Amino acid sequence: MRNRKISIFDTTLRDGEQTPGVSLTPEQKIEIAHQLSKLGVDTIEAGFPIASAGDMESVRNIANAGLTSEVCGLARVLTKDLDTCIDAGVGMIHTFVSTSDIQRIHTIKKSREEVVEMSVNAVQYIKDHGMRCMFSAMDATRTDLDYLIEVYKAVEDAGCDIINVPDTVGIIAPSGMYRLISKLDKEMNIPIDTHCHNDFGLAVANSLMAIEAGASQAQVTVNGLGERAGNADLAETVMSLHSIYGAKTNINTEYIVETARMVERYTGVQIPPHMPIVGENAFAHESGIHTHGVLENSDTFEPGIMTPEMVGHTRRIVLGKHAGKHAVLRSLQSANINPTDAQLDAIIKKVKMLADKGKRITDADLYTIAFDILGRPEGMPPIDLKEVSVMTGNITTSTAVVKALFNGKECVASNVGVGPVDAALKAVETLIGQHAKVTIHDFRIEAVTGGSDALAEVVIGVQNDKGRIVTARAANVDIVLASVEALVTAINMLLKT
Ligand SMILES: CC(=O)SCCNC(=O)CCNC(=O)[C@H](O)C(C)(C)COP(=O)(O)OP(=O)(O)OC[C@H]1O[C@@H](n2cnc3c(N)ncnc32)[C@H](O)[C@@H]1OP(=O)(O)O
Ligand SMILES: CC(C)C(=O)C(=O)O
Repeated sequence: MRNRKISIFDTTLRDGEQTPGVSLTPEQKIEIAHQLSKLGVDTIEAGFPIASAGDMESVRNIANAGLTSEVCGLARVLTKDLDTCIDAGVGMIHTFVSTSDIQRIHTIKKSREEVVEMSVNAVQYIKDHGMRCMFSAMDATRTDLDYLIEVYKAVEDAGCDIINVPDTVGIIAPSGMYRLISKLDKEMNIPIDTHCHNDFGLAVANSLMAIEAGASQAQVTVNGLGERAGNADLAETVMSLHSIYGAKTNINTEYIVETARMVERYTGVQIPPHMPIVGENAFAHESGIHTHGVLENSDTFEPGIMTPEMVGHTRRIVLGKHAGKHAVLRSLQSANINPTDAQLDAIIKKVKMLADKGKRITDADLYTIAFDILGRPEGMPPIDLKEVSVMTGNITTSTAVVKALFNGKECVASNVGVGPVDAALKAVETLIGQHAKVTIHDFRIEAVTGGSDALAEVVIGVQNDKGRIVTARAANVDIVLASVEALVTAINMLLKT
């Protein structure tokens, strides 16, 4: 595998969009397509044009966007489907048909011979139109092997450029995938691609085994989106290929996290914090023993062969009940707080007491604990918030006005946003922008209690132009005020420490 070149076929905009509940607008799809092209995927499966007028428009827009990646459309082995892909102007058509008995008998209701004939006709139709052709034997891993080889050989003879081997219901074991692809690799003269589903959590493992056995391309989706439990995740597949196997792809890995976050935003499917590579915790450390090691040399408790910089992520040290003195001291020192050994012990004791109550420890919490023990720094906090007002509604652009004293001088700022919280936070950013360069790095809101009068807790992170991030929390029954208070606390701590 070392130095072998593997192609990446991204199907986020097709199988990824088949995630139950996900539906992307043509505008979102074109933006994601541009991002995938920047990321360096070889092929973008832009959609299934016969599915809807919107998908047809998206596939056409993406095909005409002048992207570096090749653009592909999906089609059943039906002339009407193939024609929509041709009309959309894609360079490649991915045509598919069920070959397993269970799907063939119960869905398309065709004989084995009819399936071969329909497949061959579809491939010839695509080639007659001068386009690249990929053929998928849907449910290949549950298809009788001799018949599967017969179908693949028939489409190869018809001029197909590449065959795809889908594990449509995610049931094959990695060893079985290795044997299947080894066999097909011996029988076929055209390249082999795989499309693995994650029903047993084996999609990435199966894709890697297929590649070990001779496949030269893998189908993946951003954040592992797709039907049911999803498809092989792009980040996991690519980084395993690069870092573990020493294989090569065209992926610019430093855009992996940026891409994952864009897809998270547009699909509304949140990335779990512990998701490999792109999750918030993928390079975060809380346990004292780990953080001590990582502060000395990050390879002690990270893979080393994959760093956060390689994928566009950042390493974070998180304080909580498992924190040790090295991590706490480093966090304090980064805010110019230098406790004695005895003061540090007292700070750690309080941090652990708070964490034992189930609290997440923000930087502002840590500094407040430290100031209680070491004494408060001289002077007032830079921002003293006086007034917040927001106007919102269905026929009004959400608009916020904030008034505050900044270092004792009165300032007023206003801004608009997509909703009242966004408008209020932007108004504070505008106000502070007149005095310091601070941006919101992350924002989380949770209802602590239930009901329409629930107490909302906001945790916010702000970053200065040197890349230093400070987190703070606030709770209020009014989500706008909770958000503004958390932001002002974080900015005050960032400017003051
Ligand atoms: C594993 C996969 O991900 S495959 C891709 C799955 N993706 C999707 O289905 C998303 C988009 N799909 C759609 O918008 C619709 O299902 C359409 C437009 C494709 C078809 O819609 P409808 O005509 O209303 O049919 P419906 O979806 O109910 O049933 C599927 C039909 O396609 C046929 N079919 C399914 N796969 C194939 C195939 N590969 N080749 C030929 N026919 C097929 C079925 O036999 C059935 O035909 P029938 O209506 O003659 O019984
Ligand atoms: C269209 C095919 C490749 C598919 O999505 C599947 O089999 O899961």
